[in-house]
Amino acid sequence: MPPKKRKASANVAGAAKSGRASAASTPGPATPRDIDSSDDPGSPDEPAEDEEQIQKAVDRFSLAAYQDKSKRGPIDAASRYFGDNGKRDFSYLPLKPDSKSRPIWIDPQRGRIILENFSALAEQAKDFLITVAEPLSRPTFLHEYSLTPHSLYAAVSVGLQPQDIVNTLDRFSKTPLPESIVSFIRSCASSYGKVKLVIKDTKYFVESNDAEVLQKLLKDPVIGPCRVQGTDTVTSAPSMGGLVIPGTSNAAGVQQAQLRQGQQSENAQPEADEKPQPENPFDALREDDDDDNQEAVHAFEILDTSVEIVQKRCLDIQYPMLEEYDFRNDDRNANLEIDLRPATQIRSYQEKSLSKMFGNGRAKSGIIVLPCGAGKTLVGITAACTIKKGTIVLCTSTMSAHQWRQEFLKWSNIGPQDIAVFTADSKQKFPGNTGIIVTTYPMVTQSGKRAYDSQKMMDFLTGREWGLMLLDEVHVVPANIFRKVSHSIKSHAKLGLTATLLREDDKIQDLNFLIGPKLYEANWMELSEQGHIAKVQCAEVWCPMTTEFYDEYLRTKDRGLKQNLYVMNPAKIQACQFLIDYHENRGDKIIVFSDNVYALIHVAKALGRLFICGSTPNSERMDVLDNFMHNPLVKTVFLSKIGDTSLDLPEATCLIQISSHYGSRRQEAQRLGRILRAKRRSDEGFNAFFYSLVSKDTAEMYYSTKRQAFLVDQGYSFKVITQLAGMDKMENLTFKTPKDRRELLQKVIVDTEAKRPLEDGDPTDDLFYTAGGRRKKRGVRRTAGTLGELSGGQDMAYIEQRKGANKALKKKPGKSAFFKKIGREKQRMKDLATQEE
Ligand SMILES: Nc1ncnc2c1ncn2[C@@H]1O[C@H](COP(=O)(O)OP(=O)(O)OP(=O)(O)O)[C@@H](O)[C@H]1O
Repeated sequence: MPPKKRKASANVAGAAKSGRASAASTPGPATPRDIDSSDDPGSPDEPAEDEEQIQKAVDRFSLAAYQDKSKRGPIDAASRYFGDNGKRDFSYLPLKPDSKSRPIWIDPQRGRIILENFSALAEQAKDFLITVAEPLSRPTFLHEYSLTPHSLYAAVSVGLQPQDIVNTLDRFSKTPLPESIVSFIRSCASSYGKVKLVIKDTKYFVESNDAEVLQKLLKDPVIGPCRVQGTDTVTSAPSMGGLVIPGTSNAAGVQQAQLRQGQQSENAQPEADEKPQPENPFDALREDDDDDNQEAVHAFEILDTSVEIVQKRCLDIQYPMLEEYDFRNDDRNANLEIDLRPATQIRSYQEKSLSKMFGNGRAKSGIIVLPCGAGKTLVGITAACTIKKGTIVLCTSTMSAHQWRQEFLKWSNIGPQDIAVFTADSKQKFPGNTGIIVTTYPMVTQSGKRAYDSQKMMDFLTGREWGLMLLDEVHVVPANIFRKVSHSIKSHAKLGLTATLLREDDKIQDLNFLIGPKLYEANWMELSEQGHIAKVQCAEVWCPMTTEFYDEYLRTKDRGLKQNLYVMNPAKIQACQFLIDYHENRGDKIIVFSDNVYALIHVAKALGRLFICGSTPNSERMDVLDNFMHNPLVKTVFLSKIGDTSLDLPEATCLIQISSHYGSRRQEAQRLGRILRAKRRSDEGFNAFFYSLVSKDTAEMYYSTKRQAFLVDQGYSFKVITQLAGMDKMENLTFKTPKDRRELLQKVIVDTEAKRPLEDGDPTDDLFYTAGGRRKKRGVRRTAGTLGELSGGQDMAYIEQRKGANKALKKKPGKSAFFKKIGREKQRMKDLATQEE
């Protein structure tokens, strides 16, 4: 963070002399007026009193000026403490006179923004920053955001103009806005949002309210020929007026409910002429924006077959196309009878996320990021209730497809016959001319020959136009799957939902353009403070390796054995036993996670608890989970990684992780998500617990730190526990004697050499898969990549691929002649068999 130093205070003092430091020198909390007031030195409509001084300052903090050392502040003895050999020392930036009441610092080189979360204006600044920048880290006092081309693309997509962004940032900033930042925003945002892809009457139109931009596109050698001749139109843009998102305080049903309440309690009755005040300067900007929508809109039609070519070309020439659906003027597609049930009221953050989607009266495609258990399903359902057209929902597993259908029936008034599920076991359609289909990614992206009824169902899905496509858990699905989905199924608007948009393998950028920009990302800590998700105490328990195990760990070169040794460390098993005992006695229900199936089975058996892993039959899984939920005697269940997602156990209040997937931040977050929805979260003083057990002085410590990065950025802090008080006095503690530990060591060595199952060999990621031969033929699998990817060394959490990919990864790029021959031979045998049939 840029430190406040001598030079800065000199500026404040100087300004105070000129009578302009009132905000800085007046005690008491700042108000929004502090920022809006005309004595804002950065505001464009202020008196030009300090212009010269500011200009000088601006000159000094442009990137070029920074590189020109003569214009840079002196590097002093302390500068080297500010990173990169003093390059991150920004104390040369002059502070605005009232900088104390302004909440943000901006790094002129990298576009990083530091927010003082303790500032009186932090709430307003956060609302704005979440729209224009990517949140990187949001712990208690200081938040870090980054301005990126994608974040600016997202900002433009919700209706902000580059000048709005510059002005508002400047208002919040403690220093005048660096020129490098101003030009970055202008250059990124000026072309973004200019071009839209709109479907009208099932025809694709390229639309812009800037005729010059459209001319430029038409002259482009790639885009020009894609235009359908004689289709150019000029219309006026629709206004936001009249659009009400159901379930919000504006929705008619809710207003009536409030009125009824008001009649009962006079205090609760809102003033008839009371006008909602804009929450902050940013809101005021957005309100103004709505007026601008009345401009003329120019458009030309393109062929369906050229959509991707045009999309790609627009991206290449820096005019990414926003997808918008003017659903209120779509008379061609039948309206769906659907609304939220009168009692359903969406929460403020759900409303905020949806207002980003429907900000200008149309449905914008994009991604909404909410923590696990925060109610993404209801956000999707409300979007469907707003658009009221045919909807297709894509989920990661059969179980969640059925859950989605249940949730639709629970929260909305959709007729049960109008919502159907398309999975391997169910191929229903809706009887009317519109409705909802819930399906899974593998069902619609499967290649190869399909069964007759599946093919018929696919023809049904691809042969019609959908109003909305809801994409659940977008982070796990590779870009090529999305490409396939959006090619085969035509939908006007796409809404991606996820809790952890973690994917630094570049595929995240593909999502940005294949689905749309990130429209909203909620703050985990805020939601937990408000009681929407559980408060969690996180701890990392350091378990010293026992002497026998550590000797072997240091001696062996076998990575597999090393891993088994730190996972099966007897001290870790003892810690697990102690924690289970402690929390069971407190009345908690506990999930113990272990990726390592060998450890899962052995530890669960050693501690006499139930377990579920990939090879557990479906009926047994259901039994175990049923007992866990309803049987007071079953307080603990051991789960392999198949329980990371798709698992709704609101009874669980404590998690213990004994082995995990290397440095996977996403797995850590998903696992934490299992207790965020704890039923008891609203109880007074309730806390859920998340323990990660790591063997001290082993590679596991490194992975553990890496895994926690995402949660730490969300504001969680991990306490380190080096000793569990009272553990050594525990009766029946396992592996207490050296003899027991030596025996365990021998067993681990022998089993590792004999290659007993170490990882969960089951290919399914669906906890509720159908056991049997057919399972192998369908579905995506969660599988490992190269070792570097696995270790999280490339910041990759999981790759979700089709089954053959794992083998392919292990192979060298070119397939050897031998394997090619075997492949050909197999194919020949298959063909022969088919002919004989
Ligand atoms: N507005 C609301 N009012 C009441 N309950 C709600 C609301 N929104 C969500 N919930 C409840 O919160 C719980 C979690 O919702 P949901 O399953 O949609 O979470 P999620 O974000 O999809 O979680 P995950 O990422 O773990 O799948 C559900 O029990 C749901 O009924």
